[in-house]
Amino acid sequence: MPPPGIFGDWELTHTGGTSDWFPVEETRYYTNAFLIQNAKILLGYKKRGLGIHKYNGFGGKVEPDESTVAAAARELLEEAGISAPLEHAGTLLFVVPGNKWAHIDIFRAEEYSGTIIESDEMRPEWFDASQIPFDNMWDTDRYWLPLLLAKHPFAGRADFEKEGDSYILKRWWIGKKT
Ligand SMILES: Nc1ncnc2c1[nH]c(=O)n2[C@H]1C[C@H](O)[C@@H](COP(=O)(O)OP(=O)(O)OP(=O)(O)O)O1
Repeated sequence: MPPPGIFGDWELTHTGGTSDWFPVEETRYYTNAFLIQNAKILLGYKKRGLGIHKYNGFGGKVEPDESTVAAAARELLEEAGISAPLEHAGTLLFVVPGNKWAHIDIFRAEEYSGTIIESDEMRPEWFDASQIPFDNMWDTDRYWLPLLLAKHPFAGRADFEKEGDSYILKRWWIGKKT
């Protein structure tokens, strides 16, 4: 059965951890967008803020009165200088006690227009799909990124505890569309 906060019918692909699911907090909405082309994926090396020094997709907070897809397109342009026909790929819930729940809509695209540029937040870099730097990404990315690459809709939740500047993964659940 999916954890609290994940709705709908999903087939479990990965789960683990031993702590209880952390309790409900207010939710904040984010986006994350990935470009996939010629068996390569465009990631950004985060230069500041949450997730600094990790590779991730391009994204950020959804502004009030903004749709998630509009927010994802705006963040992709701001952080990597490009526009793309984004398709919704999955939804993730990241939970840290004492913080708002991070509800992240994940998007993918296989084409783009414009020139990829480095921004003050992200340094874009192409990776072969067989050489994704999972050891330098958020811990659960290794479980759902293969579903994104395979165009298989997914949902998941990951609960972390903050220790100093690190986020320690405590419990996770990832499922794919049945
Ligand atoms: N655990 C967790 N919490 C929140 N956000 C994330 C994670 N894991 C993630 O992968 N992410 C993603 C979601 C977003 O794409 C970014 C975080 O966005 P952030 O850089 O804080 O938002 P911006 O709106 O770009 O920030 P500022 O411009 O205000 O600095 O990480």
